[in-house]
Amino acid sequence: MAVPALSARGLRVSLGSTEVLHAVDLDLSAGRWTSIVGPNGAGKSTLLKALAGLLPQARGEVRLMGTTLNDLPARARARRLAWLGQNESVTDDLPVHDVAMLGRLPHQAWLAPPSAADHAAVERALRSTQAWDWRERPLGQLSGGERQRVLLARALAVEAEVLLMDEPLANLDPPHQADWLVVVRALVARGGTVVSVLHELSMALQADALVVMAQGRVTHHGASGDSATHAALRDVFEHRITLHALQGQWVALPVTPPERPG
Ligand SMILES: Nc1ncnc2c1ncn2[C@@H]1O[C@H](COP(=O)(O)OP(=O)(O)OP(=O)(O)O)[C@@H](O)[C@H]1O
Repeated sequence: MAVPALSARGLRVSLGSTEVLHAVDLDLSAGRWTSIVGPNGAGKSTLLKALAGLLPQARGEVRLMGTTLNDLPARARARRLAWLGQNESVTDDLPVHDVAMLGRLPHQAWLAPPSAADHAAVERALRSTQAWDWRERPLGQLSGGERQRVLLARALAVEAEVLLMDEPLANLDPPHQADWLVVVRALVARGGTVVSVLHELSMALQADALVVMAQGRVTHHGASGDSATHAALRDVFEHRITLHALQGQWVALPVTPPERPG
């Protein structure tokens, strides 16, 4: 079997005195887009952060292409694994171009100016999220959705083999959600691995595979079109969703509770 892009064994995380991720075992194939889904508080963001090596308190093992994450020097890890988190804090005064250039830091020698390759990667990334025209504007002057597209560009500029994104569609309007899909599919077509936490189930269902979570555990991992995956989804959402095939893709709709008599 091919080496998974990311794998976890016995991955546990405690926040405060509470264990919120309980011994997760997971293999995420390379060259695929996987979405992590589940109800609020299921542990999705915690799992993604632990897979990115961002939680020092995590116990268990994470491997990136077969190498234990903790054995990789920080810069090598940052070149191979890119991260787009929720509510990222970046100095608002920084121009958009410089924000995207932060994604190239793991490629640059200490105090060296950006190379031609760095500039080319930043331009590619900003153009792919339609943020190039704002390159001289300070980040703080952008709307929420525009800012999100710049932060996506920063993550893309890393040109890492694995890209982890927590709620990447936050604030994006439908056309830019569709553009995000195009970017993700292009990455995967080139052999990249994408893992996203998505609340919007209809978008998540467009991934190749879904990791379904509830109460700090993975309850199912399977192809997004499989009936077993759909059953797992309905279960974790307590049968408060229905799934429908529409124009070749799956769509999830919330079910309103029946009205109480009297
Ligand atoms: N600092 C903390 N101390 C204690 N518990 C925490 C802390 N941060 C998060 N938690 C708890 O950990 C659990 C998992 O949180 P996490 O953010 O991973 O869930 P999630 O599935 O991403 O949720 P959501 O869909 O609401 O974003 C939640 O029950 C949350 O209340």
